[in-house]
Amino acid sequence: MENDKLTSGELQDYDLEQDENLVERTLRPQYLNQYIGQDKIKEQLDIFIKAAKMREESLDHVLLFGPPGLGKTTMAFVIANELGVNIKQTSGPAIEKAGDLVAILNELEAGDVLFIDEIHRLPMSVEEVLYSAMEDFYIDIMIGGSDSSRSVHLELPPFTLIGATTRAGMLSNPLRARFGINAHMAYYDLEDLTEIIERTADIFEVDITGDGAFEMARRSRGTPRIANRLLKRVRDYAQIKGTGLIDDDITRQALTMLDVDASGLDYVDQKILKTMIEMYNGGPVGLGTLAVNISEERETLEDMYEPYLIQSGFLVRTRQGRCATAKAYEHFGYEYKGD
Ligand SMILES: Nc1ncnc2c1ncn2[C@@H]1O[C@H](COP(=O)(O)OP(=O)(O)OP(=O)(O)O)[C@@H](O)[C@H]1O
Ligand SMILES: [Mg+2]
Repeated sequence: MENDKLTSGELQDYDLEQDENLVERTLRPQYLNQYIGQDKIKEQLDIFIKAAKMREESLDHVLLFGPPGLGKTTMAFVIANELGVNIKQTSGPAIEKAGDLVAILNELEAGDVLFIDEIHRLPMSVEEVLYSAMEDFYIDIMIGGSDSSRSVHLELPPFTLIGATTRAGMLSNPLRARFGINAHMAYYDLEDLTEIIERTADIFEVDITGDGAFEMARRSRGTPRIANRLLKRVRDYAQIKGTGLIDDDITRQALTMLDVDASGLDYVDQKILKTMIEMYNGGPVGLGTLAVNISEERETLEDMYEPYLIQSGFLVRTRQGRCATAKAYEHFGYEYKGD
C-alpha cells in the first residue's frame, strides 16, 4: 500500500464510495426468483433463458427500458447469472469512438453478456459498428492512415447485448430493431414495494412492522431505489428519535421531516405541480418553461419526474403542453375550476 501518497481526504472519499458500492451490491437480487415484481418480464425471460441454454446458444439481445431506479442494471446482472456467463458493463457516454467498442467486443467470450447502460447516448459512429456485431457477430474496421487504410473483417463470438435506457423514444430505429427481446419496466405496486422494503430491512437487520413497510411503500414513487433510500433514512430517524423499531408512526414522522408527502411526492414533484397551478392556472404549460421556473434540467423533468406524475394521475400531457389534473388541485387543497 502506498498510503503516504494519498491525502487523508482522498482516502476517506475512496472508502465511502467502496462502502456505498458494497451496500448496493448486497441489496441486488442475484437470480430471477429473488427479483421482486415485474412478473411479466420475469416470466418471459425465464422461458427465453431456459430455451437458449437448452440449445446452447447465446440469448437474443435484450432492451430494458423504464424510468431510473426500477432495477434495469439489477436485471442485467440477474440475466447473466441465470445464463451462467460473464458480464461486461459499460455505458453509452463511456464509449466515445468506434475503437473503444471494438476493444470491448474483442474481449467477449462465447455467450457472454455485454451490458450497455444509457444506450441511447451512444455516438452514431459507435452505433453503426454495433449493427453488424449484433446481427451477424462480425465487425468491419478500418485501420491505417488515409492512404494505406484498409478494412479488416473481425469475427466475434456470439454474445448477448443488454441495453438499458430511460428513454426508448431516443433510440434510433435500426438499433431498436436489432433487439429480439424488449422489456418495458413498470413502476412497482404497493405490494411489491412493501416486499422489497421488508427484504432490504432483513438484510440491514432492522426491525420493521408490516404497517411501517407499507407506509414507506406508499411514499416510494413506485421505485425500489427510492424505497431503499427512504428505509435508510427512516432507520436513522428511528434509531435516534425512537427505539430503533420502524413502525408506521415513525415512518410518517421521518418522511415528513424529509419533505416526502403522503403520496410519495418529493420536493421537486411538489414544486412542479404547485408551479403549474399557481403560476399557469394548471396549464397547459411547456416542459421547457416549467424547467426554467423550477431550476431543473428539462431532461431531468422528462425522465425522472414526469413519468411518475403522469402514472399517478397528477399530470397529463396534451398537445399544447402539460396540465395539472383535478387530483393535483385536490392534493394541495386548491379548488379545481377545469373540465
Ligand atoms: N425487483 C427488485 N427487487 C429488489 N430490489 C430491487 C429490485 N429492483 C431494484 N432493486 C434495488 O433498487 C436499486 C436500484 O436498482 P437498479 O440500480 O438496478 O436500477 P436501474 O433501473 O438500473 O436505475 P438507473 O436507470 O438509475 O440506472 C438497487 O439497490 C436494487 O438492489
Ligand atoms: Mg442502472
